[in-house]
Amino acid sequence: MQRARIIYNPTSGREVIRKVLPDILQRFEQTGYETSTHATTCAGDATKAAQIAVDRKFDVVVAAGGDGTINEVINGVAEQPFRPKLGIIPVGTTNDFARALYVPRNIHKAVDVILQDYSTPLDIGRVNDQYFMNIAGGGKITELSYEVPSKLKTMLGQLAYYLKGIEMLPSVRPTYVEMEYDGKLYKGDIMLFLVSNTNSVGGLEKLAPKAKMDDGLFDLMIIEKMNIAEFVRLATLAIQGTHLNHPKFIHTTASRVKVKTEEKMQLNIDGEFGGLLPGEFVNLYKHIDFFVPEDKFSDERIIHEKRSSVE
Ligand SMILES: Nc1ncnc2c1ncn2[C@@H]1O[C@H](COP(=O)(O)OP(=O)(O)OP(=O)(O)O)[C@@H](O)[C@H]1O
Repeated sequence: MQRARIIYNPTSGREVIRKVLPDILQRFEQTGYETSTHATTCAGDATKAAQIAVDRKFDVVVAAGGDGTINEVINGVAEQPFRPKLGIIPVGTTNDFARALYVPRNIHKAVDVILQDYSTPLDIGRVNDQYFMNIAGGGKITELSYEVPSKLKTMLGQLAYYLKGIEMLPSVRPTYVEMEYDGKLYKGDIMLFLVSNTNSVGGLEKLAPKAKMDDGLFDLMIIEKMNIAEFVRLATLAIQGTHLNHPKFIHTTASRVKVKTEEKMQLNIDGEFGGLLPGEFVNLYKHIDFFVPEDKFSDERIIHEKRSSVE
C-alpha cells in the first residue's frame, strides 16, 4: 500500500482547508493510500515536515496551501536523494504554481489530479541555498509583496498586492546590476529582473508565454531603467501579453544566471523575501515528480515542443 503525507497550512488563503480535510482523507484512503496529515504551525514548518516525510519514506507528499507552503515543501524535499512525488492542493491567495501546473483551484478537482496518479518530472530552481519552483528575482518593485499584511491578503486576495503596488510605485528606483547568464554578460540599471521557471507569475500568465517547466532552462527577464509612467505602461502591456517587443524589456533563456549588485538588493523567491543578492540561479533539470492533469501534460506539443527562444 502506498503512503501519503498531506502537509497543509491551516492559515492559507481563506482558511478553508481544515473543513474539507476529512473528505480528502477519505478519498485518499478509498483510492488505496494510507494517509496522514501535518498542520503547519509557523513559517518554515512545512520544510521540516517535508524532510520528516522524506525520512519516513512516504511515497507521496501533498502540499495544501499557497505558493509559500508549496515552496517550503519543495525546500524540504529538493536536497534529498529519495524524493517522493509531490501533489498540490491550491488553497492560497495567488496559487501561481498550481496555475502553471494546470491544477484546478477547486479542492476536490485538485485531489482528483493526485488520485488519477499521473506524474511528470519538472525543473526547479536553486539560488544560493534555497529552492524555488516558480520564480525568483530582484529589484525594488519586487520588494512590495512583503509589505502586504496577511490579514489584508486573507480579506482581499490578490487585489491586496495590486493596491499595495500602486501605493508603493512612486518610491521605486532603478538598481545597477551585473549579470552573467550561460556565458553572456549584461550590465546596466534595471527596474527588476526575474528568473522564471513557469509561465505563471503573479497571475500574469502571458509574462513568459513560452516558459517550459521541463527544458532545463529559466526564462530570464530584465526590465531596464524607465520612469514610472513607462513602467505602468509596460505593466499594462504585460497583462495583455504584448510586452515582449518593448525596447526596455529583455527576454532570454538560460540554465544559470549569476547576479551581482553594488547596492543592497533583496532577493525574492516565489513571492517571499529570500535574503540579499549576490546570487547564482541554477536550473535543476526534471528534479521533482509532480502530479499533474494528464490531458495537459501528455500532450506532445506542450511538453516536447522545441523552444523557439527570443534571444
Ligand atoms: N500555522 C501557521 N500560522 C501562521 N503562518 C503560517 C502557519 N503555517 C504556515 N505559515 C506561513 O504562512 C506562509 C504563507 O502561506 P501560504 O503560502 O500557504 O498561503 P497564502 O499566503 O495564503 O498564499 P500565497 O502564498 O499563495 O499568497 C507560509 O510561507 C508559512 O511560512
